[in-house]
Amino acid sequence: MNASRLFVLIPCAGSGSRAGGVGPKQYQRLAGRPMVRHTLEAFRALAGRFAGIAVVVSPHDRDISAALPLFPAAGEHLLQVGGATRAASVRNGLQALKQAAGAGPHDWVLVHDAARCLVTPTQIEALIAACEHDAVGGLLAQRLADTLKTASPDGRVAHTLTRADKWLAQTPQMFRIGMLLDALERTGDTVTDEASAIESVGLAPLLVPGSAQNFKVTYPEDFALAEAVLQSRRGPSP
Ligand SMILES: Nc1ccn([C@@H]2O[C@H](COP(=O)(O)OP(=O)(O)OP(=O)(O)O)[C@@H](O)[C@H]2O)c(=O)n1
Ligand SMILES: C[C@](O)(CO)[C@H](O)COP(=O)(O)O
Repeated sequence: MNASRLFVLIPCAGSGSRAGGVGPKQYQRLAGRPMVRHTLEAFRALAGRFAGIAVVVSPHDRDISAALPLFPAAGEHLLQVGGATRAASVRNGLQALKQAAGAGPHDWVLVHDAARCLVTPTQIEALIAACEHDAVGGLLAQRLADTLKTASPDGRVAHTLTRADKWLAQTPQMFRIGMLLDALERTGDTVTDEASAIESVGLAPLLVPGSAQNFKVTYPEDFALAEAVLQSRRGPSP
């Protein structure tokens, strides 16, 4: 049997309603480039590892060609099949990836949010190394640095939870394409990440330590933080 291949799927079909701003957040500029270009470049830096890199956009998207002028290059795919939820965009994207790139059920896919534009090639490599011989697959995730509370309806603290066993789920999340598609078809739009779909069929994804810098740009204040991190990675000007 052929060795399993690795594919990348970047859901990029959200509207960014919590971020405010004009247009979807993944096209807003950070450190001189649209956000999704930073995201794509982290995977392009490892292009030799991947059999294909796909970006899922809305069928109504009018911004992607300006944001990624040289996309799709060889081995890259633009999938205009985004849905009403992230789960639908990933599900539709995986189906389209099978058609467009001949991805098979035993191949792996790394699903990564366009809005997590600070992911690094080193973090992606760490996830692959941890998961490629695992029976289930896994995700980058981060331990909690803060004390965790539950709230009552009146806005007061109900309980303080033990945080030692809690993790924040990040992306990429890496699973076999067939297993993930089956799980997502069962869960429909109820899940907010791939790991939840896999968990719902009784499997336990591997938690692979990520980085606090791999945060999802979600709220207006996240843009300045993302910009600062990206600028700091460029180093001092000559
Ligand atoms: N229908 C959707 C919704 C989200 N996404 C993508 O999934 C990632 C994570 O979603 P999130 O940060 O929640 O983005 P939005 O849905 O755009 O944000 P909001 O919930 O604030 O509207 C983003 O890269 C987003 O573009 C997608 O492909 N299709
Ligand atoms: C996939 C994800 O980024 C993991 O934390 C997150 O669940 C996306 O959630 P959202 O509801 O699309 O913000």
